[in-house]
Amino acid sequence: MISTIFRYMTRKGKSMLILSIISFTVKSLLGASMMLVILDMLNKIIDGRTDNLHMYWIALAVIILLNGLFNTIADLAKHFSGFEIAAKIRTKVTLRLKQFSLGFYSKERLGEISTVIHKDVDNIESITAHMWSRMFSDFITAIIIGGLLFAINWKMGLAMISFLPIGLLLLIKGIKSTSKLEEDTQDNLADMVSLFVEYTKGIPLLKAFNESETFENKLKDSTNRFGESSKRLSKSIAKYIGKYFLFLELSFGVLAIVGAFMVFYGQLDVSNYIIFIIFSKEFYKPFTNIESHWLNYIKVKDSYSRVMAIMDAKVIEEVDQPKKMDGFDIRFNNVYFNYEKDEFQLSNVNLSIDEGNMVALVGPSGSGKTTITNLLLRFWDPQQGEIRIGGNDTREIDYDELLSNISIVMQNVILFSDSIYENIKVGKNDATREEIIEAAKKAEIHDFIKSLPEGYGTRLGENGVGLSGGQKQRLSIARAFLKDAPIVILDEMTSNVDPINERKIQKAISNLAADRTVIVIAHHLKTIRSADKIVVFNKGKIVETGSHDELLNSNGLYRKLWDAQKSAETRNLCSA
Ligand SMILES: Nc1ncnc2c1ncn2[C@@H]1O[C@H](COP(=O)(O)OP(=O)(O)OP(=O)(O)O)[C@@H](O)[C@H]1O
Repeated sequence: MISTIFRYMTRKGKSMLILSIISFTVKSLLGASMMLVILDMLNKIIDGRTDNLHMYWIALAVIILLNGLFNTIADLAKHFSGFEIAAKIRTKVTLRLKQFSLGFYSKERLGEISTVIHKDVDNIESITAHMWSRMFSDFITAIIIGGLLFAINWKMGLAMISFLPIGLLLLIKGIKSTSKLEEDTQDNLADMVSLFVEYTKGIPLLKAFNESETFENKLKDSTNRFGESSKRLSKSIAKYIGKYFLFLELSFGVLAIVGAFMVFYGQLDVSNYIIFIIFSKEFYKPFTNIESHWLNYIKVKDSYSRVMAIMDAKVIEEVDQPKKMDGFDIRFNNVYFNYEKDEFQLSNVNLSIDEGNMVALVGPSGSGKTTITNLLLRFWDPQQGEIRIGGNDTREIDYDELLSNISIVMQNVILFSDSIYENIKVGKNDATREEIIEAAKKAEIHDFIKSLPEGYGTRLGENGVGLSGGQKQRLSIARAFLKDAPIVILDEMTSNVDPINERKIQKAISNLAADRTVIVIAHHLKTIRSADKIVVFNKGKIVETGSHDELLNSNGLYRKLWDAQKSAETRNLCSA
């Protein structure tokens, strides 16, 4: 973990971390040398030699000044290295996110990504900045001081570390045996957090169905589970840490007793005995701080593995020599595909869409219509077969270029809590006001926007709260006009909208479809009667292809779907 994080640091960040470790080490050694100066001064005073005492004052003043100086340098350098690593990891994660296919973004992953950006990077930053510099400098200081103490008297040195190896072995055992408890605690925490998020999102629904209590009970159970596993983990850590400290104290006890005997038998003079007693504390410091290092390690280990899961996940591979897109006819050749965790299989799909044509994909729910568009956008790649646009395999086209040539009008329009103007501008970052208004006019939404008191400046709530489904879709069509891509994927709305909205949407869509290659995922068959080609899917296979009239005459699945929709409409009219 340390070496990976170190690899992610810029050269400046690494130098700053090393500078902070060196400065903290110098500061600790200065502290130790101050003790030596004081001891020497005391020896002199006890011996009655009080001449040149001012040299000690000067030495102490210099040490104090240097101490302050190195403390400041160490502090600044550690913060700098922490900010560096946080900024570097955040940038790397963000750049990486762009390279993933949509298959990566499952519901759980989205929660995980926001935890990584918000919490995990902060954890790694604070560990790098605050723990590592101290931890490394403490250990370096301990090695230097330990070496000096061994040089003064090796027997006392051995006494100082007498029980330390047993303590350390016990600690290692503790770290190993608590790792399962750590995992449980982290899993329970993750469950609890996602339940809370689900709860807050679903409050209106839960209230409507009078289900709040059931969910609250689930939350209570989850909170209790987390509390219990945290307690078990803390108990286990406390057990091992308690024993570990006992062995550390025993080492010090042995040092004090052995030293006293050696002084008694004249093998050690008193001042060296005092040096051992005082400086052994400095030597033990990194070992006594191990408890907080362990707890920090637990905290950062999980954060680190989440960051690494993103860094190591498979991305859409960049092509060395990407092909240019100069034609926009689409061909699916012998395509087979299945989602990782689903039985659904798209089998042997052969589909051709000529440039400038409108093709409608129809079929029962779950038959694979959306999957076709997911593959075209390379949100996933097929396991077998190929998809070509303008004669080029989509995998050989630069991904940014591929996406810039396709507009998507989804039925679940994603809108941001921002003005209507900014929401349309998503279609083209550098669009002028005139272009935005023009796009809104073509999408048949301009008049509605103008009728609002704040016009284009009207702020939308999260996901377009305040707009009807039809208005949201027209806003999304405006984005597509602005983007002006030659290929358009249109996911028709499943819910019925009022006739005026319906007419406006149809007009906006036929404006958009002119001179473009359009794939419509159709739910209302009457809207796609004029499509150049209708492709009927069933259970992941193409079962029929043709024009509306051809398909009606062939009396297949399309005819069944058509008749079913017709009779549903008649029923609705009668009941109205
Ligand atoms: N991200 C995914 N991961 C796993 N399975 C998925 C995923 N997306 C879709 N599926 C499954 O693939 C199958 C085909 O789904 P698809 O969305 O392509 O159907 P569809 O014809 O567009 O349906 P609908 O008309 O209801 O939108 C379904 O069984 C669905 O559960």
